[in-house]
Amino acid sequence: MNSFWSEGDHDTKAPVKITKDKNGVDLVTLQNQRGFSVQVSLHGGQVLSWKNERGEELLFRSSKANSKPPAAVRGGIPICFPQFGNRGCLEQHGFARNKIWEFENNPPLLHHNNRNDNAFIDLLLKPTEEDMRIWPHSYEFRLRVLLTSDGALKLISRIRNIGSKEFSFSIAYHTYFLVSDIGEVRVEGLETLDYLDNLHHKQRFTEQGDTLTFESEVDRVYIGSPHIIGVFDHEKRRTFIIRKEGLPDAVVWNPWEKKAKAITDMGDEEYRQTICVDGAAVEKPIKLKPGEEWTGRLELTALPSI
Ligand SMILES: O=P(O)(O)OC[C@H]1O[C@@H](O)[C@H](O)[C@@H](O)[C@@H]1O
Repeated sequence: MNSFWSEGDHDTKAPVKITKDKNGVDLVTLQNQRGFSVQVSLHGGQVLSWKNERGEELLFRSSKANSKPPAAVRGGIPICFPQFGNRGCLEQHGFARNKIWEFENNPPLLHHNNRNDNAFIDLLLKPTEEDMRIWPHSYEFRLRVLLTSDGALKLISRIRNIGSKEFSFSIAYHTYFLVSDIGEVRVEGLETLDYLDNLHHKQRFTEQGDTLTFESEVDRVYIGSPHIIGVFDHEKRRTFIIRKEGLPDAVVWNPWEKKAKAITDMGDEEYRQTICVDGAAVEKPIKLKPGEEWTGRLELTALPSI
């Protein structure tokens, strides 16, 4: 179990701990020398926690979250694949978040350019025969979850078509940022973009404001968003920077009061503590011919702001 890690400096191997949750599912904790940590579950390949050097949690997780498979945990970063939302005939957000992933000891070489990346885990999802009946495509979904020495969290997905016919998929890293209060948050980088509004039958609108603030339910897919998006939490004096590659869209979601009350695994007032901003490929599903592989990268950084 200790051969997943470390590249670069072998003398400063990052601590990695594998434990089991109360349902017997493996939980991996990555830690860096500065004390940042990330927790990933094999259930859904879902990041459940990301903490800074002071041990402060950066991701929201509902007090009512149900961690019993197959339901995905309400919070952290569930992965929506191969479908986003109800845009297809599969279950909401696809099945990947409900599956038990495996560890992968020796994944195909993955190049990334930051030599300071020092703790990571490689996970793999492959379809079972039963899965093939629901979505009849042969694929390998490799996920690397990586904590850099600076405390950034990286998620690198590689999806390969190992079958004999083309397929297409959508994907989103459904990131629940933990915020002081939704009224104190603004999102920058989406201004002037077109978005598909899930609250208006997925109709297309154009963002008018200079910056995005929140006063009611929001459920949008921003199309062709920039590679960098900022989530500013004025009260906490914290800024999340989202960097993405291969993920042209950005989903923004907050259920607000009425919908939060209807969500059984979310507290009535908890909508105030989170904003979902997801690096995603939704508007134009990604097509993979036999033998082709797609890579998508998400990098999250949390910085103190003035
Ligand atoms: O409750 P779920 O399946 O995790 O989905 C939460 C929300 O996820 C968002 O991304 C969707 O746009 C919303 O429509 C949906 O309600």
